[in-house]
Amino acid sequence: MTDPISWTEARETAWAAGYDAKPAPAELPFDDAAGSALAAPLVAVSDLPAFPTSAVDGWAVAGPGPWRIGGDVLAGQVPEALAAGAAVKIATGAQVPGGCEGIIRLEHAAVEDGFVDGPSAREWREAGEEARHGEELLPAGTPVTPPVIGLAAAAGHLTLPAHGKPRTRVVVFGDELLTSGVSGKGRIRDALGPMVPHLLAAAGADAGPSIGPVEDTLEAHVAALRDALAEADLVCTTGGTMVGPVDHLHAALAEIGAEYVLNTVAVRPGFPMLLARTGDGKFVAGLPGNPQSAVIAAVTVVAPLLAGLRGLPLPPLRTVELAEDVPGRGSFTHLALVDPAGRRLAHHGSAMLRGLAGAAGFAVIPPGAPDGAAAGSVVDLATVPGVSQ
Ligand SMILES: Nc1nc2c(c(=O)[nH]1)N[C@H]1C(S)=C(S)[C@@H](COP(=O)(O)OP(=O)(O)OC[C@H]3O[C@@H](n4cnc5c(N)ncnc54)[C@H](O)[C@@H]3O)O[C@H]1N2
Ligand code: MOO
Repeated sequence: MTDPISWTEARETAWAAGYDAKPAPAELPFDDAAGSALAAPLVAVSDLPAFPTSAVDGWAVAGPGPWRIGGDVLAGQVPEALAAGAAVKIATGAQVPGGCEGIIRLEHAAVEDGFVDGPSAREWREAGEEARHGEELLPAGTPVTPPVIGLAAAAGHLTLPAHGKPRTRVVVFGDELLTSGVSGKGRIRDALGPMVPHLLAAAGADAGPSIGPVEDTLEAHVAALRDALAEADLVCTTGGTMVGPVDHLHAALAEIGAEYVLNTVAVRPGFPMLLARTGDGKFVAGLPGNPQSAVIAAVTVVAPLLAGLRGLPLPPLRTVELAEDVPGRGSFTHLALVDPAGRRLAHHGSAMLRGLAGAAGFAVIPPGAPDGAAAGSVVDLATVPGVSQ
């Protein structure tokens, strides 16, 4: 086994591997572009608004009042120009007629004998007020968030130039695993098959359902890896990262000709995680079998890799103020479960999920701090994809 690389270097290495391998940008439907970054500036293909637009329900008027009522303008219609002394009823969002000099809000209008009167004002949005046709709205590199998709649609687009969603599959190893029923008699429920696809989807991937549990033989591992790689850009395996009697992952990777991008990380928990690349440029992330360690591998390696593949920067770390002392792990980074107030959680063993399920994320206690980090200190917080407390 090679020397483990530092946790910080593992994040950066996985991100850079993804960024170097990101697919060429393409014009993608919004659903596929969501979660990527704009590969070119977003430009308005019309004025915004494209025409003067009423901001209120009211009466559009021209010339001096009171005004003779002459019909309705609803949203979606192109109105005729108003003559002086005329009024038309206008809906919010409707095109303001030419010649209009003011709009009286419905609640301020007095209507009598076919005439309307009341205080009028320029209660409309001018054409081009938000953007001019051809104007750059957002620079290349902007993350494609839901508001960006809304703006793109409003500005006249049907697609966005972006890096497509990586297709991912999860392959679960372990003869001890049950996919239904309760644990007992040496068998336990598979916690990772149901969980990891949601982590991947939250990190921006197109995540198919999990495959497995795969039989604990080298042949079955190789076949499952090959099948999953045939339909995915990234395969996440769970379990089998160590060198136990039925841990076949490393041998299976050698068999398919994959090479390590990184193999083991100086972090506790999660040490035996790995990332490998196949000859045709696809990735295999090996998540350790202990469930919390698997999540740490997803946070450390998989989320940065996916960000890179989508043209996004390395996922930023947040910070948290520790409410209590947290020990270090010698020359390894310690990822310690904390709640939003910086308190450590009970049930934080690497085989457990109970603490993690209530956590804000992992406080990052750097290596080489013999006493760890003291209460009151502010440290990095690594968050889990899909968790936002
Ligand atoms: N001699 C050593 N043994 C172990 C070491 C070590 O340094 N020396 N490291 C431990 C650490 S740290 C971890 S993490 C695990 C990693 O093991 P594997 O990735 O090979 O995983 P397995 O052996 O297959 O399983 C470990 C553990 O996790 C349970 N498991 C596996 N898959 C699932 C799943 N889908 N859902 C729920 N639980 C799962 C499995 O039953 C085992 O209990 O190795 C340590 N050993
Ligand atoms: O990583 Mo094992 O990653 O400590 O449970």
